[in-house]
Amino acid sequence: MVDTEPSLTTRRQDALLIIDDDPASQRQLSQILEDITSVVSAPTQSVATALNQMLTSVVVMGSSDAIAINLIKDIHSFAPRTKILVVVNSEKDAVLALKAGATDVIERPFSDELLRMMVKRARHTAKLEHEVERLKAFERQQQSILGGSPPMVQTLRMVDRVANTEVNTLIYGESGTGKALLARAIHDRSPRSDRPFITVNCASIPEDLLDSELFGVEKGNFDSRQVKIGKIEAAHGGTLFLDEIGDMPPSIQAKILRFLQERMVDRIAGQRSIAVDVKVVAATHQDLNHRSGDRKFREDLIHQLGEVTITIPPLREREDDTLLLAKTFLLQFNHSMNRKLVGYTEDAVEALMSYSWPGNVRELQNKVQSAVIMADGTQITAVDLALTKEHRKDSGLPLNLRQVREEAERHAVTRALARAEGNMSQTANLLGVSRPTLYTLIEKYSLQR
Ligand SMILES: Nc1ncnc2c1ncn2[C@@H]1O[C@H](COP(=O)(O)OP(=O)(O)OP(=O)(O)O)[C@@H](O)[C@H]1O
Repeated sequence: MVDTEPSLTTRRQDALLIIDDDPASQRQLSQILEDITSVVSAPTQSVATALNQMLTSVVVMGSSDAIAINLIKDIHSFAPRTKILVVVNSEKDAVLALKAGATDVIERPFSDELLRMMVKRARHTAKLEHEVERLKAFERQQQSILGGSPPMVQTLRMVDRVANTEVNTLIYGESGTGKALLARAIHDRSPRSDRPFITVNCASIPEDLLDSELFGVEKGNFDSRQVKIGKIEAAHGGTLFLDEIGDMPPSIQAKILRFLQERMVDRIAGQRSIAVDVKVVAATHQDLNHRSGDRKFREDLIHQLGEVTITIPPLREREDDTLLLAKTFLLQFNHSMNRKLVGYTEDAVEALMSYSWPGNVRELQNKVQSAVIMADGTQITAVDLALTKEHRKDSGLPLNLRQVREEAERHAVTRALARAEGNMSQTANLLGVSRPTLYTLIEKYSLQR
């Protein structure tokens, strides 16, 4: 039986997909494999739809003709980790299938038991790869986003909450503040983490290409249809990250809005609408409300995308993070460049803290990288960092004397903590206060030790 409409159960569980245009062969394969797993069968022309609608780690192809061989590449471009087993009639076909990317082949006539064993092994490999991916994502999540300042802690709390819901999320932040990193973290911390995370940069793709890139295209006639799957479909089950959304052309804004409302994709020149399940995260450095006032961005799309909005504060507003990031980047570049620099001189810390970081974390990362290359001594100096005077942040000092005193106090404690590498006795000595007073100050300014 040809079953191109998988049930809800097969959409959630890992079902085996059998692709075969010959009903007798399809029946035979189903009967053999139904003993070990749930099976969905589809003819070659419905493969994209079937893959779109179900979770499948293993595909069995009942034929190795030219259409089947081409399909191997298509399946891998859509779902690269899928294991594909091909039933072949000759050694020559076996070579062609393996060259095209098949995981394994089995030659007719074959024993039922051998086919079952191959499918079990392929499923096992897929499961292990999936586990490795999950662990890598976990590792990325552990390492990637650094930040202990109160605004960043607040931001990370929102990431965790948003990750566990299906709401569309809009991330605002200046260039280099970590919007792409945050979008990835939302995916990695979500139940969708083992499914695709697909990024589309709306600013870097011309309007006509962006349309097909997002929605896909169908070409040719009924007998030989070529399908280019769009990024929205490719993100099925996972997360679609629309970066630089503020630059999305109005015609595409209208299509994206329709997609967000209906959750259906219409490929260009396609025959019908396809249901797609994606979590949408968008990011921009632009003020969308301002752009909507200028009629460059649809107001209804702002609301639709920003069911939750997260704003990442610029680095100049998170002084504590500057040193934490600078130290961590130093460790990372020490490691990757095989250097053994032990930290920052006091004038370097002063320079880091009094710079306004117009390029935010990306700029800090680049400055530390070049300082690690340039440094002659054992520590990085202000000269190694080469921060221009033009972007010193001194104009923003408050006038109110109590605020000025508090700001100076906070600044001094942060510097002393950095200089003493978090050692509390040394920090207290440097500041000329007792340890209990130091603890009070750390508490008062919510500082990281
Ligand atoms: N909190 C952070 N912890 C560690 N690394 C960070 C952090 N924030 C940003 N980075 C690093 O800074 C660089 C820039 O980050 P990212 O590309 O996410 O910024 P962005 O806001 O998307 O920038 P743009 O708007 O220019 O595309 C990346 O290398 C990223 O890994």
